[in-house]
Amino acid sequence: MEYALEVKNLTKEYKDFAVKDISLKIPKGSVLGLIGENGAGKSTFINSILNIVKPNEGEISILGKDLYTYEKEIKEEIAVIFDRSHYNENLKPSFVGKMLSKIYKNWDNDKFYNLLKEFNIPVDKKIKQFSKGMKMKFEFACALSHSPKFLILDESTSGLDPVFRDEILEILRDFTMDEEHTILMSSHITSDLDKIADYIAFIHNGRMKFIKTYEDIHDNYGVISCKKEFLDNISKEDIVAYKKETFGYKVLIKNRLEIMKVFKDLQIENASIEDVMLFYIKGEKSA
Ligand SMILES: Nc1ncnc2c1ncn2[C@@H]1O[C@H](COP(=O)(O)OP(=O)(O)OP(=O)(O)O)[C@@H](O)[C@H]1O
Repeated sequence: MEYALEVKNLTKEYKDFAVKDISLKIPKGSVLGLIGENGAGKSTFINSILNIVKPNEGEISILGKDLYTYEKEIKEEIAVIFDRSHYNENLKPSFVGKMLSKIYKNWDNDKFYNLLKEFNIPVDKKIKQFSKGMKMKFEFACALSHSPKFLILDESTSGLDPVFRDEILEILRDFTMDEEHTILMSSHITSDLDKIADYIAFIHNGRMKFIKTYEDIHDNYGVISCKKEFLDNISKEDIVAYKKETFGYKVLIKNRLEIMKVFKDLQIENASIEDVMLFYIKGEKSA
């Protein structure tokens, strides 16, 4: 299998916080959603793989090339969108387009103008006069116009309304239609990841809590509401975590199919990414 990103034992230590020993691989052509609460270390991880931050340890390879040896070539092939504008806001899209055409070998001016049209972005208006959503759409137009193979998004859809986000998700889906285009996307809006992610990586307190296929989460995890007596009957290995509620317990279970075989009438809800994240962070674990 070929990978867009391979990270081995990445560690970045700050005075009061560390991202520790993170390893992950993203197969080409897939979407990896990076989740974790505020301050978990997602941006530190993303900044490390972009060489914005220097890790203390670790190996990073992007599109099959070592980051530190081939940084310039790699940066031609990737695009990054943060939750803020990259460009001087006194500039107009027409000028930014000219500037980027000189920076990127693969710049496609027709694609750029088509995307601006599709997103209703005025070509000759200063970026500072755009709404937040327009600014983000402009970022996407710039990012996609140099035909990157690997798109890295750090909370870049979080400020957008549901209609804009849906349009962007559609664009991202098209982007990964072939096996050559890959996305790493950190987002607090886990319902967006439910729509497009193939893999979910969960960072908690600077550690990788898990990396799983979306299919695994969808097929094997579930949420049940039950009384204490029922909770005691479920095998401890199948309980990921539970929360006490006013009238009983909510339990995140794995091995859903096995549990359904034993408790035939049991109602098990699908677990969303948000459920999984909240139970792992806030739930209690059986002893
Ligand atoms: N340059 C820095 N110097 C010292 N500490 C830093 C620096 N950058 C980040 N940190 C610390 O690293 C921790 C993780 O921050 P990071 O931005 O990676 O988290 P995050 O998961 O992206 O959070 P959020 O979802 O809120 O954006 C925080 O405690 C932050 O204060």
